Amino acid sequence: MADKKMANGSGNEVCHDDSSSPIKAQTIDELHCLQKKRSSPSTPIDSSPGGVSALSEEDRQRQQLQSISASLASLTRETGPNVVKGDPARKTGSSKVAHMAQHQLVPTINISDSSMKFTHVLYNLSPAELYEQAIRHEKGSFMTSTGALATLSGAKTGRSPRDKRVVKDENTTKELWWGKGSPNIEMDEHTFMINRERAVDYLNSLDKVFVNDQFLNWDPENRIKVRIVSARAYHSLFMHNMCIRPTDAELANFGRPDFTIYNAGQFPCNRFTHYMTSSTSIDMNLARKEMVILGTQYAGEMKKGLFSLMHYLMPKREILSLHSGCNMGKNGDVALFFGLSGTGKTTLSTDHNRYLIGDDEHCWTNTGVSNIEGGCYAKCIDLSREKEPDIWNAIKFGTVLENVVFEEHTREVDYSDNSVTENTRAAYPIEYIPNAKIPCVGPHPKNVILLACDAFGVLPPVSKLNLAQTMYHFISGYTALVAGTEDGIKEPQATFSACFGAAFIMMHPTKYAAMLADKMRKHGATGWLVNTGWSGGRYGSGSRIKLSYTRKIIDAIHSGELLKAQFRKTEVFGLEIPAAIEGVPSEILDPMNTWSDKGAYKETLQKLATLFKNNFETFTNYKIGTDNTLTEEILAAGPKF
Ligand SMILES: Nc1ncnc2c1ncn2[C@@H]1O[C@H](COP(=O)(O)OP(=O)(O)O)[C@@H](O)[C@H]1O
Ligand SMILES: C=C(OP(=O)(O)O)C(=O)O
Ligand SMILES: [Ca+2]
Ligand SMILES: [Mn+2]
Repeated sequence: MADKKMANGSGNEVCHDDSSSPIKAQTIDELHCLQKKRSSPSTPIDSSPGGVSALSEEDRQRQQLQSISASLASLTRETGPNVVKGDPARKTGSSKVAHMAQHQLVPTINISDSSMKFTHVLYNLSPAELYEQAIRHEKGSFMTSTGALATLSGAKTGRSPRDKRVVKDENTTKELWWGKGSPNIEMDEHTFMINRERAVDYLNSLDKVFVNDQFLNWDPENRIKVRIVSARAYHSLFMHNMCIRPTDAELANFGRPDFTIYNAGQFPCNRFTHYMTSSTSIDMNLARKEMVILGTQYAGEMKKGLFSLMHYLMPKREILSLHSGCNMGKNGDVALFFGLSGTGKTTLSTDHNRYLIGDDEHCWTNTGVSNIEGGCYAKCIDLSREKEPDIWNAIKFGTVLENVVFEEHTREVDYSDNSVTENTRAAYPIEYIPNAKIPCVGPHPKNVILLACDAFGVLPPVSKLNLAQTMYHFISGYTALVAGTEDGIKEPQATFSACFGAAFIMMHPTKYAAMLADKMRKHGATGWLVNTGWSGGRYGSGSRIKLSYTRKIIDAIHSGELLKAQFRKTEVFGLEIPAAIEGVPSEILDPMNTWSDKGAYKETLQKLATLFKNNFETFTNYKIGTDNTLTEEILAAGPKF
């Protein structure tokens, strides 16, 4: 080096800034080309154990684009769009671009402008690529101080259950739960096609769309292939985190998806369309194996839409789908955590002393449990490092942070700030939790924990349930919500949601209940009711049970200690409550002790019991499974007063 410098240095020459070895580029563009190593073809040809015929990498890419073009095809023009792979912002050549002739189903006679246009497909991008897309092109997307991608979900910051529609055809008329209490609001096939076309046309009108090909369910025998077509990098990264991520080899052999989501959330539905009662519509067509989203960008719609699909597909295979968290102890003892939104499934299944199988959606087969998802979706309002360290630490590069507020300069998130919404969320891959159990499967559950956040403050912090009581509370699906942050709110809002997830079940609740009873009996699982809500008075006068106490209660359930405790039956609800639990003040175990006004306690207890009774009336005419005695026992397991 030094010699060269000396040899060239003859005084009248320009100064050479050549203190390091020369690079192999003549221009800045060439230099930039050096920066990125080309991805190698994802699968070595012919090594597929699945027996897919040997394809050249080029053929495989072409088939993949054909499949995507077919997914995006208009069903009235009967042609798929011209799809090319890669970022439209990049020059051709720098990214892998595979041109493709028009996807021809019929010869095209009437050429329209739309058929002359190219749609760029950003296929299974990596988190880093999705970050760049989001930050460059999506307003409100920023990197936080810990590396998470903060973004806004737009006008909708929660799900829209009233805008859900399910196609009612000959099959689904018979198979699904319709009518009062059911989440399935009907629409006809034709209207579905109108919304589908609206979504597809919208997506095709864009310069680029994101396509994710991923899996649901860690049980290899019951794995479902899903394709998600969306317009936002936010949605693509969210689903990358929430679904199971295929390996390169699995992706190369992906083939046809079993189910496709068209997420055109930025675009509204047309309110002149039959069945539409707002600008939002989330439409499920089981026969076509498709879901269409219009008028909401809340990413949870996709996650919970797929959950609804699993609530249809799995019971048909005699597999029970569960709206529950799930973890496993060092000795292989599995616990399920059922509960409605905000009751503690994610918080309590994420336990530093146990293996996390999943935080929200599971299946229970003849061999054990499996997680449906590949990620977790944690609430982050008031999140603290001390109380929930594993969730806190999972909020790093790759994690999607929805609707949080952060400091403009440092980008530090203020988790106490609810200015955008109370429902701030973090979506991260399950392996971001240090003791995640991968693959996310486990043996049969030993404990079934029903979580209720009782804002009336009358349910005990924990009670042991017999099978009939477990079924009664499972079918009731109770929680109480505090109506929000508005002032003047005096009454907690009781919510009953069958199977702790009525918004997602597709068949009648008794179908799932019968399966749960059967499995619990067969495998000797114990049921527990845990109140993660109020104590010492209702919302407004009492306070929420300390998370540290709830964790001690859960520890005692897991260890088997609680099963050995002395129990006493409560009035009205007839719940078995323990006399003592290590680490928990004994006086709080009977809620009556914590109320200073005993009259008010009894009145509130009565009131809640009445709400339970009224709610259960819908189910009194149904039989649970084939067992008449169980049905009678369940009916008798409710409150008595
Ligand atoms: N005693 C408690 N038990 C469980 N969660 C609690 C408790 N007290 C406060 N919380 C808070 O309640 C929320 C529970 O939400 P989460 O676990 O995400 O519910 P889910 O997963 O069932 O929707 C968390 O924000 C948690 O910090
Ligand atoms: C994402 C959801 O799940 P959870 O609140 O149960 O975590 C939801 O219900 O929209
Ligand atoms: Ca939920
Ligand atoms: Mn959750």
